[in-house]
Amino acid sequence: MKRTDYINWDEYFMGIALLTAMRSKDPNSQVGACIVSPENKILSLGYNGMPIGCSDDEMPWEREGDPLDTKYMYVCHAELNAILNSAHNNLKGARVYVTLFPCNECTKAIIQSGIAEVVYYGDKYHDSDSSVAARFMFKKAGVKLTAYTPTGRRAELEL
Ligand SMILES: O=c1ccn([C@H]2C[C@H](O)[C@@H](COP(=O)(O)O)O2)c(=O)[nH]1
Ligand SMILES: [Zn+2]
Repeated sequence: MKRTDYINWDEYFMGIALLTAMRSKDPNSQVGACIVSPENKILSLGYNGMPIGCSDDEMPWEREGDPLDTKYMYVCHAELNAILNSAHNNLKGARVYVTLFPCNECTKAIIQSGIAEVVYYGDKYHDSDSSVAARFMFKKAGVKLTAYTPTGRRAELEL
């Protein structure tokens, strides 16, 4: 008889997004994105990090100060990285699992790529202008928003 306590698709893909986020060097917010086809095949992954050639050790990770000395000018967001990493895949009708609700800039990229659903875990910037604009665009574009409901299942990995 088959096992019955296997993880479901949502746990699997959000779990992979959470694991992917662990690659981020951002000291404050580690974000992961996992793009999945309608057939539940993983099309791409991404996390927030500095652009290729911009050393993680030489770029700023500060949140405040002179804008040119903060991470915000430079860091490439998880969703954008996942979309750019999927250059050879058609993302029409895909779902993206993200550990943090997308900002307005990632929202534009998600919409333009044809992704049809965003499943998000955290939403800590819900009331920011960026999140308000993101929700406005998703609604206009007909992209489905689904808040991930944690199941409480814990995954332990010995690495
Ligand atoms: O859509 C998004 C929004 C943000 N991120 C990344 C960009 C930054 O590295 C962090 C946010 O840092 P805070 O210190 O929480 O302001 O998250 C992203 O990947 N995708
Ligand atoms: Zn973003």
